[in-house]
Amino acid sequence: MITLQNVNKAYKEFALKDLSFSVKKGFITGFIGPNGAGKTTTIKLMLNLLEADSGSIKVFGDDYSTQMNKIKQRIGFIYADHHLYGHMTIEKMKKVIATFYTNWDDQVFASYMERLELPWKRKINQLSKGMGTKLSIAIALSHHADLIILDEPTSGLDPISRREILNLLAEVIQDEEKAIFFSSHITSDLEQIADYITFIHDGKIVFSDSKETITDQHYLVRGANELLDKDIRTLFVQVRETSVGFEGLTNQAELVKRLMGEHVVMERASLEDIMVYTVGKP
Ligand SMILES: Nc1ncnc2c1ncn2[C@@H]1O[C@H](COP(=O)(O)OP(=O)(O)OP(=O)(O)O)[C@@H](O)[C@H]1O
Repeated sequence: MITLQNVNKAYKEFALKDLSFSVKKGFITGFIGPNGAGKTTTIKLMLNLLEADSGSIKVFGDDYSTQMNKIKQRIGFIYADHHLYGHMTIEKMKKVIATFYTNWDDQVFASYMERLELPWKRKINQLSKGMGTKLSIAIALSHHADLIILDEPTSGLDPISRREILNLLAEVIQDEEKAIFFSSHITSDLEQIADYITFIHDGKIVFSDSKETITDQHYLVRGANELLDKDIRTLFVQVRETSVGFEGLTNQAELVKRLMGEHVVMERASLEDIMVYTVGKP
């Protein structure tokens, strides 16, 4: 659906370096990374809201440079900039946005309005944060887009609304014809519904793989400090040592099991563990 190859983008004090990954049809890909890792910048590049310094971004096999309109029609994304429409009611805003999309579907939009309990007559700048997010999602899903890109769709939402949004996304992906890419800090959300995970840290992709592969490879390992010689340390992404022993994250679970299985305790790492240990502040 979308493939980035060796994409670079530099700001004065930050750079995305050599990003390569793809978002697959029929699946939900979660995009995780700490604050300032480059998630929003990557998403802006994917939406052609920013131009890369080098590298290639292909969407549905096409380039923005020649097929901009065709591509944009097939992408649904969160409308982050509500300010433009702040003075309008949802009803009015819908009319404006509907004109952008040849496949806009009033019925689908109305059904999301009802399901998400959004008020047609309320002005955009009078919506709560949660309502604004839900409205963005309703818009993103109402023009039969094939690729849905969401930047932090669940942040700032209460647990009930978050679950509502996750269930909605899980339903949308059922038909296997679409792809969803969404960034989040809330790793438990991604653990729940993502099929693939792309992890970015300091402008670089740490990994981009299926959730099963990632959770099969990553284990938390606990044992006595004496076990940690120079070679063993290379098996760990990061190790935290205390007077009572060490805890480390490995991304080579099989090898660790084979070499030290009898002497250590191993448990599957959560996405949060993986993120915290990889960033280096366990
Ligand atoms: N227009 C810009 N000019 C210069 N630097 C920028 C610009 N936009 C973002 N940055 C910098 O790029 C880095 C990455 O920002 P980005 O918003 O992509 O991170 P993020 O992973 O989405 O973070 P968060 O989770 O906090 O939203 C940050 O250091 C930010 O200050």
